[in-house]
Amino acid sequence: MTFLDMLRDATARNHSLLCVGLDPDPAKFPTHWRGDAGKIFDFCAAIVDATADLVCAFKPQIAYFAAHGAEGQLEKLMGHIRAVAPHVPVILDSKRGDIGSTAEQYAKEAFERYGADAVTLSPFMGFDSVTPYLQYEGKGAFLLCRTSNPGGDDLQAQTLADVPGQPTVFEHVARLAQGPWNLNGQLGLVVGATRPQEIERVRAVAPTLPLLIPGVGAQGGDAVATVRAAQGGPMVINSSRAILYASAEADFAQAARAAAMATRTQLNAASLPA
Ligand SMILES: O=C(O)c1cc(=O)[nH]c(=O)n1[C@@H]1O[C@H](COP(=O)(O)O)[C@@H](O)[C@H]1O
Repeated sequence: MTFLDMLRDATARNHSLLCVGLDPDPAKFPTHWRGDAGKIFDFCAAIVDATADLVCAFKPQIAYFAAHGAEGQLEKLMGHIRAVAPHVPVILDSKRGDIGSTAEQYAKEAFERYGADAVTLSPFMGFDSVTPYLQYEGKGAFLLCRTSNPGGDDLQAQTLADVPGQPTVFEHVARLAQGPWNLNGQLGLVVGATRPQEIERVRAVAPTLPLLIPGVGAQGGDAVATVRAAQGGPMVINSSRAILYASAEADFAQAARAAAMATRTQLNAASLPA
């Protein structure tokens, strides 16, 4: 089953556009585990168990594991997700981008070591930095396009005077991903929920691509405006901290479930015709 098939299936089965981001920060763990990096797997597994029927995807952020030497716990977590939620695709958020020979190693890490269904990539180094990921049949690759952070303006909003139509950098990335770079239909785009008008622009340029949209919840993105802007094609709307740390007490998993449920409801309500 391809990443896109899995995404379609999980979206329909769980009636959800919500992706729960797994960004485990031991400093924010519930009181009994606070500061203990040895509990990264236990914390994430509890979140997965509490939300698996509410999501269309999970997105572990690799830095939150690697920073603590917890890659083994990430491997164990990938196995756990497969066991308890085999129908839910996993997007490994690694934002890689390097020359082809090195990208081959990163692709192997994501798809063979961790068994991810999709990855996030920086397109900054160009097409040959993306192609090694496309060798893995059916796997997804989301290219950073219009990111949620304030510094996203520094490069992505610049105009490319020499490209026909003089698009912005992010429009150009969207155009390449929708067209010539999308050899086998594996590409998607990352666009921040903090910029609904630009999501609309990206959707116009890339009508069929899946959009991974972080920035609702802790970053304050407007969930309703986001869903409306992305409509017409597949979307995966990520929230991490607002769900993971809904409670700092022993009831953190129940609180995460309640927060995920509320966000799913909000997103579904927004996806009704305006
Ligand atoms: O690629 C991403 O997932 C990403 C792109 C982007 O533009 N902005 C962004 O916040 N992210 C990631 O999405 C998650 C957002 O987390 P919260 O702000 O806690 O919901 C983090 O894991 C970020 O690394």
